[in-house]
Amino acid sequence: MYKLVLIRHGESQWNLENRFTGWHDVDLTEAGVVQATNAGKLLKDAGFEFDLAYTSVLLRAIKTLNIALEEMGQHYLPVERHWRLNERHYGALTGLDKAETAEKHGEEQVKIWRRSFDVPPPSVDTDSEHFPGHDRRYRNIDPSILPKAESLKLTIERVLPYWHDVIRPSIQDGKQVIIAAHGNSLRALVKYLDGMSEEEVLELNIPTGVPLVYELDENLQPVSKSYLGDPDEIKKMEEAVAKQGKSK
Ligand SMILES: O=C(O)[C@@H](CO)OP(=O)(O)O
Repeated sequence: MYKLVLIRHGESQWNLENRFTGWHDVDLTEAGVVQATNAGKLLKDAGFEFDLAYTSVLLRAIKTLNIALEEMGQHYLPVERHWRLNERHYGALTGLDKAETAEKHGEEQVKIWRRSFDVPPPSVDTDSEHFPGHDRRYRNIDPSILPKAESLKLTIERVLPYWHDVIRPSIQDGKQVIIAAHGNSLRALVKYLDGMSEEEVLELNIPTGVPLVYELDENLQPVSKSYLGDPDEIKKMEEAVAKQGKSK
């Protein structure tokens, strides 16, 4: 039996402002730092001793991981950061207010953009500031595979190779792993691990800064899954994420 911990970053500045974020690199809020610290406490109290950590190349996930590991006294662990764990790229919606976008285009359209399986948001052009090809951290990646907008389906297609090639072998090698990532890159992984249908994943909303613990059998099939923390509080947080796409 293996254990795997997934954690979405703590609240970010653009979560607080209710703006589509995607690959835009925002920091945690003070509340986000508190969430990351609490996640570290919960993981420590549950007795987790990690060998290896994976995260994206975005500050909010890297910082959440660092804060949680420091809280656990495990700040010395090897960390691999990879763009394939980044948030789903929100294309031309990046930076827009979610509620204002719902007022303008309707809540149904915003739900399709946020949660449908295979409808990507409108794309950015390569001359947009939100096209990753202008960012030094992606300089070694073939620009033709850098996203201009991603649906969940496209996000799954770029997250899963990293899971299969890198993370999965390390778990099967006996390493205790934690992955700190993002709402939609984690929805991609959870859909895959749980074998969720396209309809089921539509209603999956992952709260910020709450550790999600999987027990996996030898074939990495989930045996159990549970969040650490107060179930009522977590339910409220999931509902709040779902509501972000409602008009005011
Ligand atoms: O804006 C984003 O990048 C994501 C996560 O914060 O939002 P949503 O939940 O709307 O997909």
